This record gives sequence, C-alpha cells and structure tokens, in this order.
Amino acid sequence: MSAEIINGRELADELRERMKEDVEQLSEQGIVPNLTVIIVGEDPASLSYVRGKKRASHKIGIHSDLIELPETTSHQELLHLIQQLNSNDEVHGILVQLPLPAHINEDEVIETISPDKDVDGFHPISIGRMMAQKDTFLPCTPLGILTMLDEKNIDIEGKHAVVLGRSRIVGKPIGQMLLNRNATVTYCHSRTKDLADVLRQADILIVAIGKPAFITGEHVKKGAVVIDVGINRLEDGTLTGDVDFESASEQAAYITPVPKGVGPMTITMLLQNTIKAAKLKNQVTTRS
Ligand SMILES: Nc1nc2c(c(=O)[nH]1)N[C@@H](CN(C=O)c1ccc(C(=O)N[C@@H](CCC(=O)O)C(=O)O)cc1)CN2
Repeated sequence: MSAEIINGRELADELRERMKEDVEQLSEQGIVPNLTVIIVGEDPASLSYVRGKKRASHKIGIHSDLIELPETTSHQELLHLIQQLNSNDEVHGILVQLPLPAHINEDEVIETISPDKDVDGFHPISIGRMMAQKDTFLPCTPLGILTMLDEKNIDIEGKHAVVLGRSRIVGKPIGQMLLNRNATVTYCHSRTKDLADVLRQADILIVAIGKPAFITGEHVKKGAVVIDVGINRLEDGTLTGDVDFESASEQAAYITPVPKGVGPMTITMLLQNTIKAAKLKNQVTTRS
C-alpha cells in the first residue's frame, strides 16, 4: 500500500481563496483585518516565515505590518511595544515570532498580548478556553492539522492519537485539541519508555520533534494517518521532515509531506484567526 498524500499547499490555496471573499465582504463594511507581526533578531528561517505571513496577508486583502527589531531589543522595550499595539484600535491581531532571543522572557511576552488580539492562540487565557472547549483563538499549526484531517474526512473520535513532541507551538495543543474531538491521546517525548511500541499503536501519529527522518515505516501501524510537523534544513539546503517519507508511506493510509504539508496550513490558519479577530472586534458575522 502507498499512502494518500495530504497536500497542504493545495488545501491552503483553496482556503485562502475562500478567505479572500470573506475579507472582501468585511471591506464592504469598512473593516480591513489588520495584523501586526513582530520579529526580534535576524534568524533567517524566522525572517522568511514572517515575510511569508505579510505576503500571504496582503494577497487576500488583510493589512499587515511587519516590525523587525534588532537582536539587542530589551525585554521591556518589547513589552512596551506590545502594550501600544494592544491599545491601538486599528490592530486586530498581534503575533510575536518565536523563538525569541534568550534574554527575553517568552512567557511574559505572550502574556502581555491582549487575549482579544492573540491570533497565535498561545496566551494562557486562550489555552484555558481551549481546554474548557470554549470559542477562542486556536494555535495555528494544530488548527491547520485538524483542518487537514477534516478536509480528508478522517475520523478522529475514538481513534488513538499519539503525539511525539510536547512544544508550546504544536505538541501540547494538538494533543488537547484531539482530545476535545474525542480521540484517545498519548503524548510521547524524550523520556518515554518503549517509544517504538507506543508509536506503533497510533491510528493518528503526529510528529513534531525536529529530528530529520526520526520516524520510519517500522514505527507506523498499517493504515495509520501520519502528520509530519518537522521542518529540518539539511546541510545541502534541502528541507526534510521528522518522518522518513518513503518507508512511512508504505505503511500509512494518509501522510503529509515536507515541504507542502503542514507548513502552508500554519500561515493559512493565522489569516483565519486574524479575520476572526477583526469580526470579534466589530461584532460582525459573514457568510463563512
Ligand atoms: N509566533 C509563532 N512562531 C512560530 C510559529 C507560530 O505558529 N507562531 N510556527 C513556527 C514557524 N512557522 C510560522 O511561524 C512556519 C513554519 C513553516 C512554514 C512553511 O510554510 N513551511 C514550508 C516550507 C518553507 C521553506 O521552504 O522554508 C512548508 O513546510 O512547505 C510556515 C510557517 C515557529 N515559530
């Protein structure tokens, strides 16, 4: 068996076309969704992601400002900027690109963003609301993963989902979000015993550990759904995931590639959250 590939690039393009119409409807009412993205430092990958966010926003009619701050920016300077954006009525969404330089306290930065503008869904209030299954901003990568599963009509309820990795951005929230959809969830990490045995039990396997080709076909149950969240740049410049695509796709029923898998969905869900923030601010409902 060779797995069906879930093409995140194609799905992202389709969804962005639908969002463009939504944004047009909003602009007819005088509302232009407005996203401010902040980056501190010059990490090339992060710079490329934030520029991608700005480009994708503009393409569908979202106004986006990118604030590029030097590596030497102090913690207090960053908090002050966020406070100014919180009280700027024109700004609907604020995103601080992660990771931040080591001298900046990431938790405090995230907690300073107004929960009403938290389009990344990382604020403790957003997380609490997610756990309580209330409407909130959901983190973009996990939301992108759920959207991919839903678009392929893949059942989640009652399935054993195994999440490898426990980061703030992906691992922790995707496990909770799958639990909210009635999956049975197991988290695995660097201290998990008998890891290979646990991985082989997964109906849905989410891999987000940042280790190239860590997962191979021998870890994948026949017919499983494999979601590869890894983005690893190899020495020759090529991009590869955490999953060995060839061997895993011999076992899986569905698999996401890298690139063109989960990555493009992350930015798409940011656009969706920004539109949601603009609607919430203006108490607007539109067709979608
Ligand atoms: N504040 C945040 N910081 C970070 C997040 C986040 O959601 N919020 N996620 C990641 C990085 N990320 C977005 O910020 C991101 C990563 C990858 C892609 C993407 O489209 N990848 C492409 C390949 C791109 C390439 O060639 O390099 C793909 O997989 O096809 C988009 C967004 C960490 N920080």
